[in-house]
Amino acid sequence: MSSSTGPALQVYDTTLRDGAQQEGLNLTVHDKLAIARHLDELGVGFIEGGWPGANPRDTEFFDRAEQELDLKNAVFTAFGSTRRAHAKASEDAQVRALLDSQAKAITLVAKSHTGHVARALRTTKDENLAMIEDTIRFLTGEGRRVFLDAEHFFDGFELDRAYALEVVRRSMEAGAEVVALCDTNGGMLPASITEVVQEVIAETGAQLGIHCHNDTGCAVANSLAAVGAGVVQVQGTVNGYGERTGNANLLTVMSNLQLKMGQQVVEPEHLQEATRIAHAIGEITNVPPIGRMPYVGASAFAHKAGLHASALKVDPDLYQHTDPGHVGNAMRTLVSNMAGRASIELKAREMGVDLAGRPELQQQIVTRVKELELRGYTFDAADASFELLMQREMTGEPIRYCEVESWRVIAEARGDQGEAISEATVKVSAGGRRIVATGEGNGPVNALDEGLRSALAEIYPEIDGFELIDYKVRILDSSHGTDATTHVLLEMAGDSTSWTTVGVAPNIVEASWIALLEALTYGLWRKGVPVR
Ligand SMILES: CC(=O)SCCNC(=O)CCNC(=O)[C@H](O)C(C)(C)COP(=O)(O)OP(=O)(O)OC[C@H]1O[C@@H](n2cnc3c(N)ncnc32)[C@H](O)[C@@H]1OP(=O)(O)O
Ligand SMILES: CC(=O)C(=O)O
Repeated sequence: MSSSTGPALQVYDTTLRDGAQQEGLNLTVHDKLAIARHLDELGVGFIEGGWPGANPRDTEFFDRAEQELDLKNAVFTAFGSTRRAHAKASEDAQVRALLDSQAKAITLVAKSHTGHVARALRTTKDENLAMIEDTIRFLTGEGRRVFLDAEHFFDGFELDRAYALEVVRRSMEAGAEVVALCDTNGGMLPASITEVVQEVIAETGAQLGIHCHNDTGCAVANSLAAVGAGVVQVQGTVNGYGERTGNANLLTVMSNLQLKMGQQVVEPEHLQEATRIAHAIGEITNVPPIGRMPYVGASAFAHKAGLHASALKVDPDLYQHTDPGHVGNAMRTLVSNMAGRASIELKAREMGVDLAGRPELQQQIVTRVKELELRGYTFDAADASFELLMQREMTGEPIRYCEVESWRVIAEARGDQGEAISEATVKVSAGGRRIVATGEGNGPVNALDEGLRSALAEIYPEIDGFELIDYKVRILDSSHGTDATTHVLLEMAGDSTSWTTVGVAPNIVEASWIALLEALTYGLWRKGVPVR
C-alpha cells in the first residue's frame, strides 16, 4: 500500500539494511533484489535498500533495483549519515552517494544524544544540528523525501531532554517528513516508550516514527506502544533480523496492528502472504524463522496436547488467539505421547482420513503411538511415520513394497589416512523375485540408501525421483554412552514435497534402516504406486 495514498500509519521495512547487520547474515545483490520483491508483495510502504556508498554491493543494489524492479506497493529509501562535521552537504561523498542512488526517499541517521555528539562525532552540539539541517535541506532541495533516524533517541532524551527535542524540531523545520525515534541500544521498556513519544509529540508536534531493537525482548511491544502513543511510521525487519538480538519483527508488528489493534496497515490479502514471505526470505538469508515465531512460525498454530485437540475439534477459537488464515498460516495437530483421541481424529482429518465416529480405532492408534513414543519414537516430528502407522492400524496390515530378507553394512578404511568407504548388501523380495543388491557410500546410511534403491529400482522405478535431504541422529539416553538408544529422523523429498520418518533402535544403522525403509515406502504409497 503506497505511503502517499495509503493509511496514516506507514510500514517501513529495514530488512535489507538493519536486518543485514545481523551476525552471520550475508546478502548478495541478487538476494537483496529477491527479498525486495517479497517485501513489495507484503505491501509495506517503504523498503530501506541499504547504504549506497558504504560498500559496492549496496551501491550496485540501487542501480539494479532501479532497472530490474517494478515495485507495486513500496517506495525505496536509501540510508546514510548526515554530512561530516564542517563539510558542505553538497560536497560530502556519502551524501552524494545517497543522491546518486536515485532513491526517491532518503533516511538519514543522525545523533540526538549529546554524549554521542561529543564522543563519537567529536563535534559540538551546534555543529551536529547544522549537519542535520544542512543535509536535510540539501536533499529536499534536490527533490528527495527525507526521513531522519534519530539514533539513541531515548537514552539521549533521558540525558539531555532539551537537546533531543531540538534535534526533532530542527529536523522537521529543515523539511524531514518523519523523525524516527530509535531505541538503538534496545534497552527500553514499553511504558517509557509511551511516555517519551507522548512527550515529544506534545512538545514538538512532529510526525514521528519508531525504530526498536530487541535487547530487552520488547522490540515488538515497544513498537506497538509507540503506535499507541501516536507515531505515524513503524520500522522493523522481517523475522526480526538485525544487529545483536535483532530489530522489531515487522511481521509480528503488522499482524498485531491489523488483527489486534484495528489498524489496517496493509490490505488483508497482503497480510495473508506473511507466512509464505517469512519462510521465502528465510530461504534466501539461510536463517529460517524459528518455529515458535508468532503468527508465521511453523509451530505458531501447532497443537500437541490432547486436551487442546479435544476442544479444537469443537471450535478452533477455543485454543487459538486468531484465525491462522489471516496470516497465511494453518492449524496443525501434532501426534505424540500427549495425544488423545481427539488429536488422532484431527490429525487424520488433516491427512484426508475421516476417523470421526470411530472412537475404538482412535484409541487403538493412541495406544500404539504412546507405546512407540515410550521406546523413543517422536511422531510430532515425523508425519509420514504416523500416517503409515495409522494405515496399519486401520487395515490391520503394514504397507510393504518388499519383504526384507536381510541387510548388512561394512565400513572400511585403508591405511592411517584412508577415507572410510561403506558398502551395503541388501536382500529383498519384490515383484515375485529375490533380489540381492549392493550399494557404496561415504557412510553406512548412504550405502544402505544406495543398496535399497538399487534393489528396488527395477520393480519400482518411481523411487528414482526421491532424494534423501536431511538426516538427524539423537542419542536418547545419554547416560548409557555408546550403549544408548538411537533416534533417527530422516527427510526425503520428491514431487515438490518432502516427508519425514523416524526410526529407533539400539544400533544407529538399524534405526537409520527403519527410517529409510519407511521413507521409501511412504514415498511410493503417497504416489499411489501399487505393490508389485
Ligand atoms: C545505529 C545504526 O545501526 S546506523 C547504521 C550503521 N551501519 C553501518 O555502519 C554499516 C555501514 N558502514 C560502513 O560501511 C562504514 O562504517 C562507513 C562507510 C559508513 C564509514 O566508514 P569509515 O569512513 O571508515 O568510518 P568508520 O566506520 O570508522 O567511522 C564512522 C565515521 O562516521 C562518523 N559518523 C557516525 N555517525 C555519523 C552521523 N550521524 N553523521 C555524520 N557522521 C557520522 C563517525 O564519527 C566516524 O567518523 P570518523 O571517520 O571521523 O571517525
Ligand atoms: C538507525 C538505527 O538503525 C538505529 O538507531 O538502531
